[in-house]
This record gives sequence, structure tokens and C-alpha cells, in this order.
Amino acid sequence: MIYAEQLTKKFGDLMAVNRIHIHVKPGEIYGFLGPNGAGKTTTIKMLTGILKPTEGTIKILGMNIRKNEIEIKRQIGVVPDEPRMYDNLRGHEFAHFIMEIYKSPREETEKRLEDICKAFGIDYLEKFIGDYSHGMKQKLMLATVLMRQPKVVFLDEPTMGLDARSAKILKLWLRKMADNGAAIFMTTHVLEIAEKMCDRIGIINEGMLVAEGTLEELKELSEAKYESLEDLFLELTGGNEFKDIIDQLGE
Ligand SMILES: Nc1ncnc2c1ncn2[C@@H]1O[C@H](COP(=O)(O)OP(=O)(O)OP(=O)(O)O)[C@@H](O)[C@H]1O
Repeated sequence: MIYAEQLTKKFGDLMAVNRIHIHVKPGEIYGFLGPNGAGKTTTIKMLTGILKPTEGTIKILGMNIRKNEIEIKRQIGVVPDEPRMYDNLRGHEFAHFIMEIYKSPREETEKRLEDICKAFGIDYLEKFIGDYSHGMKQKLMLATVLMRQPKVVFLDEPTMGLDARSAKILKLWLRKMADNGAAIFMTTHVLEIAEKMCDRIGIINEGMLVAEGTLEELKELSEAKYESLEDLFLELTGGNEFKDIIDQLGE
């Protein structure tokens, strides 16, 4: 469903993403975990056709992104980290506008919109988007993407700005989509979120994929050498310099 090989992005001399390999199967929620500036957003932008890779191959739903960009964009769902929406539209106008672009029949749209709004507690569709908080926008963005029921979904830091209830609903909703055969790729810089939501986790640091596996596999790896998964993550992404600072602070 999602396949990338030797994926690379250079910004001048900076190797933002360095020859990474990603493979996400149907039914799988893949968490792309890494610290700030590790290359997560750059990767998701390449996978969704927003940014051209410097090198590498990307195939989504079996189609090469170089040759089938429009068809891929038609079929995937993308939730960006910063929801960009039309401030002058009301919530329901925005949702209908998006669904019309994707040619969803009006009746079906109404039903799906009602269901997803109920689940996420979206009761502000009458208001103008310009008057929404960041979290309100994020939830409406999520709703308009998920209600299309795409088979491949990319989410960049989806829980940022969401309250605990909405984050829990999102987790259950994504699980249901995956159980119905969808492939989900989400980025996060929070280990706990990756642990709770994802079947498989890839850890990226300074543009390189430094570890990958199921939660169990990563735990096994950490048990062999570290006290916890958090220590493994910190070692892989922070190293000794970080340990020195922690020691200085007396933990
Ligand atoms: N358009 C750009 N031009 C130059 N450098 C860029 C550009 N976009 C990203 N970078 C650099 O690439 C590196 C990776 O950035 P990226 O946004 O992918 O990180 P990230 O893992 O998503 O971080 P965060 O968790 O903070 O959002 C950073 O060093 C960043 O400064």
C-alpha cells in the first residue's frame, strides 16, 4: 500500500531524509517516530506528492508516484500538521465542498458527516472556520479526510492539539479503518503515542531510519541493552550528549 525505497531529500547541503526504506501493508498502522527536525514531515510530504524526492522510488497502492500522481492523490487521505482551511466557510460548507470534489453523493456525505461529527464531538459546523480554535480545525480536517474512507491515510502529528477524548476516538477510528484493510502512516515525536496507536514503529533520527519493528520487537531490543523503550528511543535519537544533560539535572 505504501512503499518507498532509497528515499532521499537534500535541502542544499542538508540531508533531511537519507536513503530510507518504508513498507506499510494493508491493515497496518505505521508510526514514524523521531525528535524535532528528524525528517518526518519531509518524508510525509514526499510520500504524498507535495515534495519531490532528490532520489528514490515511491509507490502508493502499487502505483509509481512519478507517473500516477493525480490518481494517487485522488485515492489517498492526507491530514497535515497545520490544517489549512477556508476561514470564510462554515464547517458544513467546507465538509460538503471537499466531498463534492471527491464526487461523494450528497446523501452519503450527510450520513457520514453526521456519524463522524457525533464520534469526534464536532457540534460547531454552523460556525465560520475563521472562528475555530486550532483543535477545532484539526478535528474538522480529520473528519473530512476520514469520512472519505481512503484506503491509504497519511497523518502528520495527528494528535497535536486534540483533547484526550478526541485522541482516543481517533485511535479507535484508525484501528477500525486498518482492520477493514486500510494502511495508515502517521508521524509523531511522542513515544507514548506511537506505543498506544501503532502496530509497527520506525524511528528516524537526522534523516536516517535507525530502528524499525513491532512494539514487541522494539521492546525486545531495548530489554537486551536498556531499561525501557524510552531509554532505547533516547539513545537512538539523543545519544550521550543528552545523557550528560540529564545527569547534570540530577535525574
Ligand atoms: N523547505 C526546506 N528548506 C530547507 N530545509 C528544510 C526545509 N524543510 C525542512 N527542512 C529541514 O529538514 C530537516 C527535517 O525537517 P522536518 O520538518 O522534516 O522535521 P520533522 O521531523 O518533521 O520535525 P518536527 O517534529 O519538529 O516537525 C530540518 O533540519 C529542517 O530544518
